[in-house]
Amino acid sequence: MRASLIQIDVNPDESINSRRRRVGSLVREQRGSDLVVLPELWTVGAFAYDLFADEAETLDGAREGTREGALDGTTAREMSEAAREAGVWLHAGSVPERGADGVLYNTSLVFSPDGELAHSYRKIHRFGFDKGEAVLMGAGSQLVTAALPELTLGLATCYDLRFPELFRGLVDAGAQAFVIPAGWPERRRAHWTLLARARAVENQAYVLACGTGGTHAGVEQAGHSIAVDPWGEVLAEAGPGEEILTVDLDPARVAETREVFPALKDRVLGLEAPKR
Ligand SMILES: NC(=O)CCC(=O)C(=O)O
Repeated sequence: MRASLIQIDVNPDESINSRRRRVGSLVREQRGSDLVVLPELWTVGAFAYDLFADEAETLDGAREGTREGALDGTTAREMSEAAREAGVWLHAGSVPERGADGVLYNTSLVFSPDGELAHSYRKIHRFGFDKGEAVLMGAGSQLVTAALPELTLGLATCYDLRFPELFRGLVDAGAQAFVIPAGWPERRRAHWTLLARARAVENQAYVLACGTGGTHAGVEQAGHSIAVDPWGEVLAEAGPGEEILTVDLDPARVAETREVFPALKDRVLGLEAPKR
């Protein structure tokens, strides 16, 4: 199974419409890949908090499975078309979503090769502590897996990477590969690559972590999108700027790793708290 990670430069000197068109073309050029992955909040930039509300999209029609006018959001509509025209599974990164409850969410979208919104995932761990995304957006509460014909994906977004229990939950739900769109800052790049490899090793799963380049809202982005195999080997790693990584994934490699080194079977759950 071939996967392409499109690391996008997100700079304020390019309009959102122009970036959307440009990214649509890049997705269409990936015909021949099985899966294409985009970063977190690549239309606005993950740190451009003042754009979240204005650029928010609604997806509820799509969630309810209505076909007519189901994809209200511009990005969602354009990515649906790009997936269909390229004939690929498209993890379109995330968009600012306005839910039916009026709350904003950081929502990842997965389109099937016929352009249908097959899965969506609302980011569970919001970044910013007492500001930014953490106060502007609501938190998701639902783990999401996406069963592709070759491999089952577990979905996570950026800051989620720091929370290993989320990934264990995805493994328990059958995930063999984690897809992690991100807008990770250069300042903490060492954490990004370390944690991506750690999540692969501890869960014996592929990690496809796709970030942004450029600088937006004054935050320099790390780039360095990375694909890691279930043994923790780096299959490909990008530089700081716009770049496409293409890697081949083999479901048998997940099964083989879990069989020859069956550490996941040695998990001990429900440990007792220390005695006081
Ligand atoms: N957009 C994010 O979730 C940023 C996460 C981050 O900067 C970090 O975990 O460090």
